[in-house]
Amino acid sequence: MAGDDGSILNIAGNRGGPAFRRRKKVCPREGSRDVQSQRQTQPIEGKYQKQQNSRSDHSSLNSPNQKVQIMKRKYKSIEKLPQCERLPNLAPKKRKIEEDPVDKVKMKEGTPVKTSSLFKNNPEIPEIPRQTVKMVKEKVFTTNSFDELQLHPHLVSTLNNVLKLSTMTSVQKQTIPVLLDGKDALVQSQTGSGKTLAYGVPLVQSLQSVQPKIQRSDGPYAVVIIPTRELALQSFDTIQKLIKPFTWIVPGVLMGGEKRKSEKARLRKGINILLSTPGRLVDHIKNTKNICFSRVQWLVIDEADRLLDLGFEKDITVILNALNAAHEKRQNVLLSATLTDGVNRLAGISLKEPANIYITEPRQSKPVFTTKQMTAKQENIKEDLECFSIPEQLQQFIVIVPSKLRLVTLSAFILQKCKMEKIQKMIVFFSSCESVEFHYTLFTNVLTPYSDSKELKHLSFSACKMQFLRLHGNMEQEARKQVFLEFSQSKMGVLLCTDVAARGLDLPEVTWIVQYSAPSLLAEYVHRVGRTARIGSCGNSLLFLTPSEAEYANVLASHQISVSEMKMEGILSTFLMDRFRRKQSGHKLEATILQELRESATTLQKEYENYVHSTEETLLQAKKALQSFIRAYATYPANLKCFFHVKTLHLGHTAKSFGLRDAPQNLSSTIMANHSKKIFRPGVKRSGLGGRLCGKRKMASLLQSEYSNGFGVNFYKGKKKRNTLFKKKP
Ligand SMILES: Nc1ncnc2c1ncn2[C@@H]1O[C@H](COP(=O)(O)OP(=O)(O)OP(=O)(O)O)[C@@H](O)[C@H]1O
Repeated sequence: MAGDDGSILNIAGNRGGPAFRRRKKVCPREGSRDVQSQRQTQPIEGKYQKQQNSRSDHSSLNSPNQKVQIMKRKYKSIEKLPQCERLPNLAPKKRKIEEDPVDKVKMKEGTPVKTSSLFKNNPEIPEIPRQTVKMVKEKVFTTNSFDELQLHPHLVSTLNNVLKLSTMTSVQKQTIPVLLDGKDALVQSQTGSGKTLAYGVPLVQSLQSVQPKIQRSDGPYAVVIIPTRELALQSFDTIQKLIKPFTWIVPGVLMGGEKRKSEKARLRKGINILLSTPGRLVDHIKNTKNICFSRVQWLVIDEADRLLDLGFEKDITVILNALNAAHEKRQNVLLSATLTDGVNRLAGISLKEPANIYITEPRQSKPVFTTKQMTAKQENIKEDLECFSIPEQLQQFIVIVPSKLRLVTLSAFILQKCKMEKIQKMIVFFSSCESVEFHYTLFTNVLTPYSDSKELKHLSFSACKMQFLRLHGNMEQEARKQVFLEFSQSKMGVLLCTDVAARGLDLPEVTWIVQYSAPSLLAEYVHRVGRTARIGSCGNSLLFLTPSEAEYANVLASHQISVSEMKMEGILSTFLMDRFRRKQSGHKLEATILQELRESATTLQKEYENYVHSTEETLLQAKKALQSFIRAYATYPANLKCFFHVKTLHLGHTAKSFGLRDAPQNLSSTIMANHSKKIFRPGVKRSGLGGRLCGKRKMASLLQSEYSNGFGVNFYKGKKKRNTLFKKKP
């Protein structure tokens, strides 16, 4: 396999020479200790040992020598390549991973399990120069109260007494008067700055004053388009509270995942403020006779950047056309945390002489690139040098972790924050639904019991149970709703999710955002970290990068996003917290401490591997998660491929981070076969299609509706090739 133990593995390892020499100074007998530590930890394997075995992808060969020769030949051709992280043998083969017969052959009872060392043959962790970055600033709060506006007294008392708000945020102070004046507006303000009320307050103020009074049967007076179901529910909740004193106005929400029939019935009865995800609204426009827009006075397009990233431009066009056909005169508002070309173009077609409300200070300094290597890469990313406003009170970190160590490092981080520092609420972002499911199963079955086990008895972990939740687009709507509510209301816990939770969701008191996979767009980074440090409170974020991705930190800096580096060893030291604390006063980690740390990390990794290999089902789940991870990795946009290229992934090392002892056979061929297909990533433009978002239908079956809005895979089947309004301007 493309792993790293035994003679086979040293072939790959030779390429990383200096790094390992340097590391060996810290722990002189690394190799021998590793073997020893594996022997020492052998007994714990009994826990999941239903089918333990000696696993090698070349078990069909006659002798070990033969295997080595074959592997040497195989590696010869790629030996000259610079990185030691590489996908071996990507020649397409047609077999699916589920049918891998080798796994079955290898399952022999009682043979000791041989796995590669976690700490050997990893690529060097590069130094990231600390850059001084001047963050884009945005003042969140003002001292102005809602009483200063000419609002209905009941509306003011609802704001003060029900929502417990007295002063306005900056975006509210600037937007509400403009909208009360009847103007259109394009509003840009950072995440968690109170944009929902910035349009909600003037909307309710305006509708409550309509004479004669609005009647339910009049149908919609306001249409609010929102990208995701959770966000639709959240905004609906806010509007419902605001509208409470004005009982004659009826708000309602339409979204994917709900029964169409009952929605039709509600539409027939009448909804005056209609909040909807775009796909579902288009569905009703086309199929529901009794939806009438002739009285619509307001159109709000919330999270406009997200709507475009998800490829909803065609749906928005359909909605705009339907509204214009029924009644042209209305007030339009477009809100976004980031201002992209797409958002400006959407503003161009949906707003009339709008007031531009930008809360973020304009960019002040030029992009910073320091390392030599950046010169070439700079070329690739210069097209997209917009700056983002990130809450000042958000502390951002990166950690550089070799692929093999990702899983244990993430686990150590979760243990550190959620077991040792008690009240912590964390969101961990993964790149696919399968990855979320896999890690959820793994953590609930291994990490939770492990954190309470005698293995970690010496640690001063708190008695509280770690609670894991998961949220992704493959879940049923009802389950999604429940998880959203549960996590919103809980004081602590870890939510594992895809980007379905990245934007707009107001999940209170989140203390840590972990990006286990880097986002494909910088705007996505901003939205993910925007789930913490909301509305003036503090928060932290951590981005995992592998050594080959490390220079992505410079890209963040060039967009005035300031990150500090956290050391992997520091995170792993969680495993020895008590002992480590005592030694902390010294200048260096002593070799013995470092060795203990490695042994503890190896123990946990083995627990994971034993669990993964305990049944066919868990093994398959891990393989699917690995496969979907690599597929998602293959879809980074061209301008980021210099940091995230699928060919720089070492399959064996990456497999290890999914608890797999070996790289699954035929996985690479399956991936490469699929790689040639178009895969959707939000906001990623593909060549040959006029720069528009594409591949959505294929993505639906490949990444399985990670960003689904409730229509499921079949929804896209009948759709024709899209035309788009937002063709890239020459
Ligand atoms: N004037 C205010 N004072 C204090 N808190 C407020 C105020 N206005 C809104 N909030 C609270 O701030 C939080 C974030 O608001 P909201 O979700 O509208 O932000 P947002 O700008 O839309 O964020 P995102 O861009 O991430 O969607 C909510 O919990 C809301 O109750």
